[in-house]
Amino acid sequence: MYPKAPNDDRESLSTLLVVPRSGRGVLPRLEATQAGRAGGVAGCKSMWRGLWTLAAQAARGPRRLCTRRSSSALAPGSGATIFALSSGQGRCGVAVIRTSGPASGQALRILTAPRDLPPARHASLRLLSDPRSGEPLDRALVLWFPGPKSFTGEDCVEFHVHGGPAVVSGVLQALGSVPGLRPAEAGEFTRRAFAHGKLNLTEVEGLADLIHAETEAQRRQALRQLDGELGHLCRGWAETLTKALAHVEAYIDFGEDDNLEEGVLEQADIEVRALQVALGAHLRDARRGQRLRSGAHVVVTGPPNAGKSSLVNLLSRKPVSIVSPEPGTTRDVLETPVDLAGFPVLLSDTAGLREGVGPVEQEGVRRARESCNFLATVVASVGAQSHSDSSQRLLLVLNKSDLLSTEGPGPGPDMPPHLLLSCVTGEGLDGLLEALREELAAVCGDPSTGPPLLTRARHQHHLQGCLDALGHYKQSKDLALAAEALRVARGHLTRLTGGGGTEEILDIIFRDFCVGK
Ligand SMILES: Nc1nc2c(c(=O)[nH]1)N(C=O)[C@@H](CNc1ccc(C(=O)N[C@@H](CCC(=O)O)C(=O)O)cc1)CN2
Repeated sequence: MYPKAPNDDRESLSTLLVVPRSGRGVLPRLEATQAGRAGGVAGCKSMWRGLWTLAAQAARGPRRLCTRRSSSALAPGSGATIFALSSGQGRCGVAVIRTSGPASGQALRILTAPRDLPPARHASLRLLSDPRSGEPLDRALVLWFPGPKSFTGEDCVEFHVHGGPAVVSGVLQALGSVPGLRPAEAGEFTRRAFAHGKLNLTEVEGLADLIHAETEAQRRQALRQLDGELGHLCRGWAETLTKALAHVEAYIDFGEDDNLEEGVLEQADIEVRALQVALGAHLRDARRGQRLRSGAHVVVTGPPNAGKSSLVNLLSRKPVSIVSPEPGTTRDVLETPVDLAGFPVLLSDTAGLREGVGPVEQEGVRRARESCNFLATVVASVGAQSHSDSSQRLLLVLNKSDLLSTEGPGPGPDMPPHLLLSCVTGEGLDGLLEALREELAAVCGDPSTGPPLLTRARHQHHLQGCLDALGHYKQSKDLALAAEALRVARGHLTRLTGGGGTEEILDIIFRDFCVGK
């Protein structure tokens, strides 16, 4: 609908540039807000860290909380039963403390003595006491999940306790005193779920993304991946390759045999070709899923007094920039993280004109100025824009539309597609947000529709590796080499979902998790 911007500089344009940005966490992290909300307790974080250390000490001697992970799927001491506060730090109504491992049932019995284990997977109200002193700690809901029907696949217990720091620390210390229990490391519950086959690697990544999701679009994408869509796709592709490989191997082994059906190799070729097309389509889209994780960059530029700062303030719903009728009020680039129509965006207000706006937009601005010179012309340039990512998209916005009734008629019929906006009355804002949503979906992908996106460079690497190997298959004159190429191709798909030789990847992925997850 909107023209793409060729690389050309011009003056008199206000632009919104939507570009991907590297790094995570466009919006301020929620932890900060929660800590702040917890009554502004000074040193709140250190208080919780202190509780944690106490629990660790109760588990027989202090431990390092951030130990380097071993390179196996399970962390060191994986036979142990782990426990952690899973509901996040800070005072809250209800806190969830959970355990995973063989001593979970015993821990529950000890803390709820003299009661027996409650019925599996049902919430039961129990008095929790410290086993060392008999001191009551809390009246809490407890849940008993005998393995393998649990999140981790092991015996698990959840204590839903009152969320006061003294209750939480009391229960953590009590658990630390139970033989066989130790505090969990970051991501250790999920790591166990992975090790016991409850989640594959793409699902683990989806879970990590879901915990970090700050906008609706990020949440949708993460949930789809956690639900296994990408993993399912890869498994289907791997099965196709297994079939193709079976055909080729059958031909190698029994090629001389008259009973072997004619055309098995042709069948393998057809399957490989279809797979090449599917992989190619996904690879072409690959960056969108990654951009959605890291966020886009919207840059507002334009001539002096076009209302750039007003627009930034309107979009961010807070006074980021100083607004003044005097031209040139904004002297530096001001950046603010915003949730724009569900997409994570870093919004920049710039002092001057932005370079790289093309002749189509310039012509639009010229015509707009000719037909109604009282409107402030803003070209909203929306699109992917990094050094290697040239698809920049633009939105032409005519600001100050509140002057239309008093100052004269609007732009003529030969104006290119544009949006009218008044930053003063807010009129046209919904239309602009919808247009931005469309453009951002083009840049970051729309996780509500279409096939699952590749959300990490790791996915792209393996799909490209698979595609390259399929290229070798096609070129192989020798059937043994062709079969080997298919095995390599399948290996990439297997590793994508976490099969075989992904230990070093696990370390990287689980670093993203917090304790208790
Ligand atoms: N209280 C609580 N809420 C939570 C979690 C949790 O662990 N505890 N979750 C934790 O992340 C998420 C939910 N995810 C979960 C995933 C699987 C199982 C589970 O018990 N799975 C069993 C049984 C499945 C079934 O009954 O259908 C299994 O897979 O065998 C539990 C929670 C979000 N909410």
